[in-house]
Amino acid sequence: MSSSRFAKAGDTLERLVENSFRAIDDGAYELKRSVSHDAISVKKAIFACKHAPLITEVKFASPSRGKIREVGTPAEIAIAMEEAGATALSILTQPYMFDGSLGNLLAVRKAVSIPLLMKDIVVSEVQIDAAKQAGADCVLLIKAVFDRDLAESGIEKLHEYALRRELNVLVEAHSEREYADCLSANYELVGINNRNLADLKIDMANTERLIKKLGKGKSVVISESGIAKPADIQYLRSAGADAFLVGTSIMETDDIGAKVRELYNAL
Ligand SMILES: O=C(O)c1ccccc1NCC(=O)[C@H](O)[C@H](O)COP(=O)(O)O
Repeated sequence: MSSSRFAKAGDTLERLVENSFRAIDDGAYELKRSVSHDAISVKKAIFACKHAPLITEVKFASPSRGKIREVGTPAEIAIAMEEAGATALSILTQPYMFDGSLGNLLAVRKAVSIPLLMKDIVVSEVQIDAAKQAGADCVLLIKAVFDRDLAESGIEKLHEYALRRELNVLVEAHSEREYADCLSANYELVGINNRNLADLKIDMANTERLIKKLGKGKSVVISESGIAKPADIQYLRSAGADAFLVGTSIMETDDIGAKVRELYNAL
């Protein structure tokens, strides 16, 4: 895409959405290879976990931190995470600002057998098709993207499309309004992001506030972002979170396996 989709420069979310459309236009989701993989239930994997259910993230860079890690291939890191007890993995596939790729997802799929979340700013069916082709089990839909009408179609259309492709869907909320809508829609997997995507600030009490006010309905609730130590996991579990999505604090350590084990044994 040669010019901005948005009238002004836009905030972080608009820039992320812009990058997704750019990646689609650049052919980043056109895979030459594909894998045949029957999606595993993320919900079942979470409830089968004996300690802290962790979705650990393979994330080499981010808008909030810049470059996070230089060492290790995605497959090596994923194997260390799986061996240390991770319930599922989140693989960044957004090429701009996160240094991710579909190639990373494909490489990890061949290396591990636990469920994989394609972590991207999904705005189009094209990305969902690519997730399936690359062996993902789950895709992410960020509620704010759809509430602000930034995607190619509405959330229900993309949610249905992903379910028809036999993928799990994690719907991410940050505000009370977004979370309330997720509960009303009865989404199976709901993420509460502790990071505000408008200013990138972390507030871990967001998970506690939303669950205390609105409960969890029938959803499995995953607390996301800013989690760094066992006490964070213990606090978020006491607040009601069923599982925990952790990226930066693991990716920035020398010993990935030791860090995942430390968090896994928090419960
Ligand atoms: O991580 C960022 O800076 C970021 C900025 C804008 C949109 C999304 C972003 N991250 C995606 C995530 O949801 C996190 O990678 C995930 O929750 C893990 O967070 P953390 O443990 O804080 O790396």
